[in-house]
Amino acid sequence: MISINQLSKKYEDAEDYSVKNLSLEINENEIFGLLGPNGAGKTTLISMLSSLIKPTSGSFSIDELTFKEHKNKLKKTIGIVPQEYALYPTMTAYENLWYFGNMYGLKGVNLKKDILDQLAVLGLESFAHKKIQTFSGGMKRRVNLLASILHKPKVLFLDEPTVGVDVQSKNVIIQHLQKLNKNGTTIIYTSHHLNEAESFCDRVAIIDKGEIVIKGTPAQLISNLENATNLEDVFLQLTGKELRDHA
Ligand SMILES: Nc1ncnc2c1ncn2[C@@H]1O[C@H](COP(=O)(O)OP(=O)(O)OP(=O)(O)O)[C@@H](O)[C@H]1O
Repeated sequence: MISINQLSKKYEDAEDYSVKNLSLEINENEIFGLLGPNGAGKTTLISMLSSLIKPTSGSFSIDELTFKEHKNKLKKTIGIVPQEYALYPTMTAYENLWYFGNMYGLKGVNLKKDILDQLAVLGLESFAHKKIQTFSGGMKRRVNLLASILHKPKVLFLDEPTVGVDVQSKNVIIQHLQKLNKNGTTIIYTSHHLNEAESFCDRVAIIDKGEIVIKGTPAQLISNLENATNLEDVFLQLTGKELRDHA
């Protein structure tokens, strides 16, 4: 489904590569987790795969399509849930979703019905016509997710979709993603929540300094390392305990 071949990114003003010669295959209908310390290169990788930034070298295809040759088709194939909220604060949830739906060519009564149905599924029915600036972090994250899936993408990229949200919102988001996956959506997500990733992902890759350190099912990774009882143990053993602050 997603084939990544020797992909690298070096930002213009940077000394080092943020992603280095990374190769990876992600299967159709998989939930794949990209895990790693701060600055490991997760956002950079997802941003390249969703065509937000250009790779320095290497290539990748999604559903056998490349951005070079099939830009418009690929834009409809994928959905992107960015780490920062991509919402207009002074517009209502409904107006935001209407705007994003229009961007994907959706309109009319079908879009209206879909927006209201989806808001209801994510527990936001009574907030449809309230301004985003009045929403809590968890409510914004739910609308942020909806904005990226109205066009029913086959592949969904999510950059820390549950960061900074309350437990209830996190639960609703994860359940909704599981439902989308059951209905055929391939999911690639980054997270710092290792417990969440352990139960949510079919496979994960731990990335550090732009390279894959290890990949496999959470159960494989845990059983292959001595003294590891969960994914956090694996993560700390492989990436170390020093802090990874970066500006
Ligand atoms: N626009 C940019 N220009 C220069 N360097 C950048 C830029 N964006 C990211 N970097 C650098 O690239 C490296 C990887 O950053 P990236 O944001 O991809 O990591 P990450 O794994 O997503 O981190 P986090 O978990 O903190 O979000 C870091 O060293 C970061 O400082």
